[in-house]
Amino acid sequence: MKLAPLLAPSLLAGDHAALGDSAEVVPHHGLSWLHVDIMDAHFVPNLTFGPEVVAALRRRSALADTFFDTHLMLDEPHRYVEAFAQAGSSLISIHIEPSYDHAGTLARIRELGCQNGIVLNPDTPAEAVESLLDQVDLVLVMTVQPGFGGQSFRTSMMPKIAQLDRWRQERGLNFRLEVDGGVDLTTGPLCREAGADTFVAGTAFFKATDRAAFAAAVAAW
Ligand SMILES: O=C(CO)[C@@H](O)[C@H](O)COP(=O)(O)O
Ligand SMILES: [Fe+2]
Repeated sequence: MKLAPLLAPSLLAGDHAALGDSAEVVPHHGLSWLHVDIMDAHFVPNLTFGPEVVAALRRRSALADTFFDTHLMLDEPHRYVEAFAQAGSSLISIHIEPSYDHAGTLARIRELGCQNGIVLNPDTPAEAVESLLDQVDLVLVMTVQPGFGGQSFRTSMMPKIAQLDRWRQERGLNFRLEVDGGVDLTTGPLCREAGADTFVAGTAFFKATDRAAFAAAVAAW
């Protein structure tokens, strides 16, 4: 059964001088997921937020029920999962590319009371995460090279999404299949067609002239 489409606005495209207000746009539009991009200037050439920022957002009463989808773009994510769990993350996703104990870190994220996710860069094949699929709540396919918002979507990622969706169906698994990078009202439906159900949108959502219309369009995919 196909999971309902879910929009996860990326705070990276919000106003960094007013992050709390930007995050509150999510519940304001009746949405439940907020995507938070954590970058370390090593795994990706950019720096964003730390656990203190996540904790401060979580303390906002308007965000008490918001699902914090925390995307760790870190060389050593295993060193930070406790901090982000304590800060109030709902889901913590970690990249497959750096070397560390992936299975152990995914298990630890669940022990900490969070859902877990595994992320693949554009150049990483679906096979890299195949053996972990029965241990995850979410698989995130990057449709841009991670590090920055506002980049062009890579249509060449559609077969990878389709492969992951095929394995999900064949094996009776129920992880969410998320896409991130350049997702808008034109590219999102391509991902939906390929099998994705969870759509991160930074620029397309925050810069939309009508955010409510954007959210309604995604809900109808
Ligand atoms: O993880 C990342 C970038 O590394 C994303 O979550 C971006 O924040 C998506 O931004 P847009 O491409 O939607 O502007
Ligand atoms: Fe992201």
